[in-house]
Amino acid sequence: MTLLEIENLHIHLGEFYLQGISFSLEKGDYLSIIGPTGSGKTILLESIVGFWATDKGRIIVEGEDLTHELPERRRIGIVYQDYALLPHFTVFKNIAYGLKKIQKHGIKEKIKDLATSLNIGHLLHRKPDTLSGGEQQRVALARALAVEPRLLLMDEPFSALDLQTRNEARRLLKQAIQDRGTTVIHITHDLEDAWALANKIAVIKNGHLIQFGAMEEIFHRPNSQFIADFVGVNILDGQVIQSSLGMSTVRVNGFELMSRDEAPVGSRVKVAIRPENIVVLKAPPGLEYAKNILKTTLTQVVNQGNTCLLHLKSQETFIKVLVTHNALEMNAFCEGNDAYAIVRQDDVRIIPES
Ligand SMILES: Nc1ncnc2c1ncn2[C@@H]1O[C@H](COP(=O)(O)OP(=O)(O)OP(=O)(O)O)[C@@H](O)[C@H]1O
Repeated sequence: MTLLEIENLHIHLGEFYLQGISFSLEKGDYLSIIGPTGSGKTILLESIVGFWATDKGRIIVEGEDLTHELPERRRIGIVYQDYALLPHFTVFKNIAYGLKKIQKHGIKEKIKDLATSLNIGHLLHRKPDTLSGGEQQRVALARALAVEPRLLLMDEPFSALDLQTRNEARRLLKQAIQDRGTTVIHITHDLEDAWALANKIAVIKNGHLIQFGAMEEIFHRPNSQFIADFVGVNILDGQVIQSSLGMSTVRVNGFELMSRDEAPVGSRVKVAIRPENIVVLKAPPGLEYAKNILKTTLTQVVNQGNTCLLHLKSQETFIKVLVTHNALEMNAFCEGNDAYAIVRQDDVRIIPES
């Protein structure tokens, strides 16, 4: 069932122009919006929630034209980067804030259940400034989910969280939205968020939607050089063959990569490695590097101004590595040379299959 249809949306804001945005989402879809800073991601989100008047186009939710509807009547939830919690209210009152307007009975039980599922059930009496960033983030999420929005919008909800807390927040969010079948649009700068949570992705640049589609499609068949560069993270398919004591080994096309992320043995996973986190050497590395060494061939060197992007190939695996011109010259690399790619276990990030 189609939940959201954005038809040819145009919004003028001072010098900025969001132009001709069209896409649709099915119920239960999870869309990640990515794009450079200032490209219009937040404006798009805020126009869906009803904060900006549209110059042209339509916003339709569950078949209902909401283009000119007041924000409070749209039943769309939003979670901001800074969480926007009410400082003088307890956690309970923060979560109950919007709910009280639409529900009179059973509020206490509903909030308790929701808070328990997000692991903040023990914090209901506390004020926001006594909470950690991760706890505040979950309160903001609980507040948005309490009103059972038909669409949940999130603007970089994890950006203030450290890696560990972010992983936990992703896990709880994923569970909460799966339990409710909520449709989500999530702006993120972190492609791992997109890989871990989304099934669709939209790329916005200069107020235009330049690609919209399934995750795999955008990463493996970007429709422009800009998108290819923008999503330049290496994503490899693999299977976990060992996992214990905070360390996993993933088999990827005949070689093995160790990661500090844990995942169940036997599970299919994707491994994300940022191109700038790979060290590349022409000669086999010494004993100081015992793990995560891939013998590859350098197939292409692309000059990108201050840096170079090296394309490496090992059997069926293609890896991109970002290096400085200095590093390239020191190694005297040429296309066709052997290249040993080395990556730290901390930089091999496991993304479970969703
Ligand atoms: N109220 C406003 N009036 C005029 N221009 C605005 C207004 N709000 C935002 N803009 C401009 O619109 C453009 C898009 O802003 P937006 O916040 O949507 O970008 P973004 O893609 O979310 O960026 P970031 O990733 O940095 O959060 C920017 O150039 C911004 O300066």
